[in-house]
Amino acid sequence: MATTSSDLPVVLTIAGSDSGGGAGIQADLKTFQEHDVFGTSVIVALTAQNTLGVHGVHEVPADFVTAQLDAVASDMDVRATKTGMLATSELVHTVVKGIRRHGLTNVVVDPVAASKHGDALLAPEALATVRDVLLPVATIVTPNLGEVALLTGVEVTGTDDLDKAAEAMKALGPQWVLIKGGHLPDNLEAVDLLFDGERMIEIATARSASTDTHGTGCTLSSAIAANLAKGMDVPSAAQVAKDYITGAITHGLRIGAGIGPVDHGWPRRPVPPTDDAQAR
Ligand SMILES: Nc1ncnc2c1ncn2[C@@H]1O[C@H](COP(=O)(O)OP(=O)(O)OP(=O)(O)O)[C@@H](O)[C@H]1O
Ligand SMILES: Cc1ncc(COP(=O)(O)O)c(N)n1
Repeated sequence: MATTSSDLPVVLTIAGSDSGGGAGIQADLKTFQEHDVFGTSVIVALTAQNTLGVHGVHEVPADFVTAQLDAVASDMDVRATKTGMLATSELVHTVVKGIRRHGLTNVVVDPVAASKHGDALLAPEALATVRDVLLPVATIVTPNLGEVALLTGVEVTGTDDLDKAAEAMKALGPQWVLIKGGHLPDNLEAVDLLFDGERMIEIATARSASTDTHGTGCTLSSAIAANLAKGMDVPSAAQVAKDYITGAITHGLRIGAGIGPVDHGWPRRPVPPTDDAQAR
């Protein structure tokens, strides 16, 4: 019987570990902490990773993924769940069975396929499992443009294509879709599009020149999960999360020699120098 004696909402991330601390489970738990929710985790795979790339992947056996999920969900009142790197088709099936068995709600799916350096984080044959089995249980799915192309075949080359992408993703069964336009060539704005089958809501912020963008997708989806756990509706959760990720990118941390991590703790730090001065 899941119980809680605190007002602090419990949030769960089911994802891969990033030893470099910028993406994956580590980004998710930092984001939860910054949102004042209680973070819990199910680790699906370990990566040996830093700001230069992914140097190794070690998957967790499916029965131990189930053991972690059952341990958390049988004891705690999980208010929102986020999924990230799920590695293989077997592990996607395992996670969806767990979500269904425990009746988890507010499920935010970040359909992670590859790292910013192009390292595979999902086996190619698992794409169909994500599409057919995971997306139908999603409250909201948050694909980047590469993931949209892999899952739907729709190629987005400009903001005008975002609505076509949102419609194609919605047809796969999630309640809401947030298409992330971070990889668009627009130099002025970072435009995302939220869609529930009726409402198309554009969420845009000024584009930062910072190159510290490792973990942007993980951080955005975790922030949405934290906001849903606090009781926000999906449009509010997405808008507030967008403001958080924009601040985290703009502040940057300049850690490591490659694509640096975003600054999860930015709300506690002074405003950095102008964006142009930040660009490396
Ligand atoms: N340079 C930038 N300035 C401001 N916002 C950005 C920038 N780059 C990305 N974003 C925003 O960050 C969020 C994540 O988008 P992005 O497209 O980078 O996701 P992603 O590729 O899935 O991330 P990841 O590679 O970490 O999984 C979106 O809200 C996007 O608009
Ligand atoms: C464990 C894990 N999960 C997700 C990402 C995606 O993040 P990014 O695309 O910023 O490298 C990653 N690199 N590692």
